[in-house]
Amino acid sequence: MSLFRVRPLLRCNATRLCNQSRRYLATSSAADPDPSAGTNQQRHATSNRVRLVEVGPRDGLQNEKKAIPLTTKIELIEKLAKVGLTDIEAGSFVAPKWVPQMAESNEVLEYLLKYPPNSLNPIAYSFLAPNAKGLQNALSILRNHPNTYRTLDQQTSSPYEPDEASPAKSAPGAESTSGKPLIELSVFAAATESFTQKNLNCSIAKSLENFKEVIQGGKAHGLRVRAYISVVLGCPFEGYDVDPKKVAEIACDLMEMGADEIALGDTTGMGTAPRTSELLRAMHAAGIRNEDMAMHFHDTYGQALVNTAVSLEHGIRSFDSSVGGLGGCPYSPGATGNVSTENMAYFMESLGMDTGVDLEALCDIGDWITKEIGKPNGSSVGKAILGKRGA
Ligand SMILES: CC(C)(COP(=O)([O-])OP(=O)([O-])OC[C@H]1O[C@@H](n2cnc3c(N)ncnc32)[C@H](O)[C@@H]1OP(=O)([O-])[O-])[C@@H](O)C(=O)NCCC(=O)NCCSC(=O)C[C@@](C)(O)CC(=O)[O-]
Repeated sequence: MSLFRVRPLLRCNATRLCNQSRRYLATSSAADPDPSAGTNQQRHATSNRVRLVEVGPRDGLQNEKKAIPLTTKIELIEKLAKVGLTDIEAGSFVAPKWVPQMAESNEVLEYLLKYPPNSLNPIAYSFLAPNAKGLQNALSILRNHPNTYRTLDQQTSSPYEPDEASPAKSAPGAESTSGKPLIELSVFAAATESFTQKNLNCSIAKSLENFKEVIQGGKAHGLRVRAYISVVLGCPFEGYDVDPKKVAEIACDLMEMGADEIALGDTTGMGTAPRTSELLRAMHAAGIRNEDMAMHFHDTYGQALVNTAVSLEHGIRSFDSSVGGLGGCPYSPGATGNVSTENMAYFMESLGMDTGVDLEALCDIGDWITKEIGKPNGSSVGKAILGKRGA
C-alpha cells in the first residue's frame, strides 16, 4: 500500500447527487473547481476571505483527563470571541460517561445566551449533538432563553464575508439584535464502521438515522446544522484506505437530511496532499459544493497545512483549527490536536488570504490556555511570535 496511490478520478454519479447539489448544478458543473464555472462558485473560489472555525473549546479540550473548571472554559471562549473569529465550537451534548470533560456544556450554552461575549462580529457558537437526547438537552436550554440568539433566517450574510448588516460592537456590553449569537448544532458521522462503533457505539447506518432526527429537529428550530465526517483520510482501526466514494456518499446522505455544511475530519492526521485532492475530487464528483464544505485537519504527521493548501486550490474556504493546537483523539494513540489557529492564520496571511483574526492576540490566548491546562503550546507560530516579542 502506498500513501501516494491515487485512485482514478471519480465520475459524477447523477443518481447520487443530493438535492442541494442539484440546485447548484443547474447553473454550473460542481465537478469543476474552475472559478469561472458559476456565479456562487466564482465568488467563493476567488474570494480572499477565509473562514476559520475555532474548535479549541470543544475538540481541543474534550480529551483532557484533568477536569478543567467551567470558568476556564468560558474565559477561553470569551477571549476567542474578541479576536475577530466568527465561528467558535463551544461544547458538546454527548453522554458525560463517554466524554466527562464536556459535561458542563449546558452551562456553557446557558452562559453564552445570558451573557453573550463582547466580540468584533456576531459569533456562531456550535455544540455537538449525536442523538435525540443531545438535541433535546440543547433545545431545552434554548427554550428557556427565548430571543437571546439568532436563528438561521436572521443571519444576514454568508459565512465567507463580514456581516455588513451586523456591524462590530462599539463598546463592551453593547447590545443589539445583530449582536446576538447564532447557535448551531453539529452531528458527527465517520467514514468507517470501526470508528463509528468506537465513537458512537453503533453502525454508520444507525448513526445516520440518529443524525436525521437531530438535523431535522435542529432545522425545525431555526438552527444551522453542521455535519462532520471523521476519519476521511485514515482510520486508526482500518488504516489509510478510506474510500473517498464512501465519504461522498455519507456527505450526500447528510446534505439530503438538511445539513448546512459538511466538515471533513482528518481525525488521525494521516491525510496526505494527493489523497486530500482525491477526496475533494470525489466530493465534487458527487455534487457537493465547495461552499458547503469545511476541512478539519489534525496535525499528527505535520501535514495539516500542506493539505490546507491543496484544499484552498480546490476552492475550499472554511477551515477548522484550535488555538494552541489543543486536542487529540482518544482512539488514535499519539494523535495530536487540530492544526493550531495561530499556524493557520499565519499561513493564510502569508498567502494573502483574509482571516479577519488578530494573530498577535491569538498567540496570547494559545499561551494562556496551554499554561492554564498544563500542556505545552502546540503552535509553532505562537511560540515564534511570543519568543520574538519577548526577545
Ligand atoms: C452517542 C452515545 C450517547 C451513545 O452511547 P450509548 O452508551 O450507546 O447510549 P445509550 O443510548 O445506551 O445511553 C447510555 C447512557 O447515556 C445517556 N445518553 C445518551 N445520549 C446522551 C446525550 N446526548 N447526552 C447525555 N446523555 C446521553 C443515556 O441517557 C444513558 O444514560 P444512563 O441511563 O446510563 O444514565 C455515546 O456514544 C456518546 O456520547 N458518544 C460521544 C462520543 C464523542 O463525543 N466523541 C467525540 C466527538 S467526535 C470528534 O471528536 C471528531 C470530530 C467531530 O472532532 C471530527 C474529527 O476530528 O474527525
